[in-house]
Amino acid sequence: ESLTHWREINFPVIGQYVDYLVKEQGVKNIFVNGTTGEGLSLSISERRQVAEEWVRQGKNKLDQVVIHVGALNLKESQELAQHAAEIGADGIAVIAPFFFKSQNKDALISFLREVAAAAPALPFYYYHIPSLTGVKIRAEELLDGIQDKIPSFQGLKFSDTDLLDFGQCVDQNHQRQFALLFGVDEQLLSALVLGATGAVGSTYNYLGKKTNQMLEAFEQKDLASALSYQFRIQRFINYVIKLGFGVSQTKAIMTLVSGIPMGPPRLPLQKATQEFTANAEAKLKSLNFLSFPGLKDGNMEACS
Ligand SMILES: CC(=O)N[C@@H]([C@@H](O)[C@H](O)[C@H](O)CO)[C@@H](O)CC(=O)C(=O)O
Repeated sequence: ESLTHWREINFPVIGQYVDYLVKEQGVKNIFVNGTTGEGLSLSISERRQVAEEWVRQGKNKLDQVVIHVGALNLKESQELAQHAAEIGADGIAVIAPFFFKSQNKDALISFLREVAAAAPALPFYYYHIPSLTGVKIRAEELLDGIQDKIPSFQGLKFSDTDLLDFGQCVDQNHQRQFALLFGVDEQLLSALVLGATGAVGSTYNYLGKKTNQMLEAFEQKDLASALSYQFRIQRFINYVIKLGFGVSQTKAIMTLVSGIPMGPPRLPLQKATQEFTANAEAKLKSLNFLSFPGLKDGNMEACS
């Protein structure tokens, strides 16, 4: 495949994938056009079409479809927010702009407020992912008083390993009015102990049922079992991280496990190597992660 090839989006795959996630992975909440879905590598028109297809296919099958509408310019972000409302999405999420970066909390909130105002009836989530945006404003600071500025504020998608920051978000959420969704899959159990209300992550696309087992054990206060599930998940993630793990590799694993072709990533990302996929497959097999016993659904979102 040539490096300049611009792969078109394979829309029929979305319907197939909805069924797969619900039936095979026990995942009923979807976070669309985020990191895993390469939302920032799509044109605005493509982002609109992808969102429409997820909402259309998810109707009566999924509990929630949340659309990431963050962009480098406010106008496009507002357009996408408005569009999400028009098509009947269940919520919107926004990352911090990452070329010209907000220098402080107030500047960032001003940007987020303008986006939220374009779809005032939709629950609004701030997508905190400092490793990719480079915006390191702490989430606990941002949360403080945010509802006065953004009335539709619903919560955080917290994709960072700073558990002090996350814990302090939970601590100030006294009335439990916000959803605090954790996004570092290998640390989910620690975040649950601190009070995470849900999880959003890339590995739930193929380890959804395994993670549901951990959630169930945690709910039943069986910490020893929960820990054993978390360690098994960690063994896989730790292994692939050492091989070089990112969105491209996630796509290869999603294809491998689901049998649904996810296609290669877009430039500047490059396709995972066959060697990576073979090694990942062997590891999944050795951990017995390629079989799916029937289990209940959990409060998790896969990212697409
Ligand atoms: C940086 C990154 O991609 N983080 C992932 C995690 O699920 C991550 O892949 C996983 O914890 C393995 O490290 C998610 O937080 C991203 C995500 O939710 C998304 O696709 O928007």
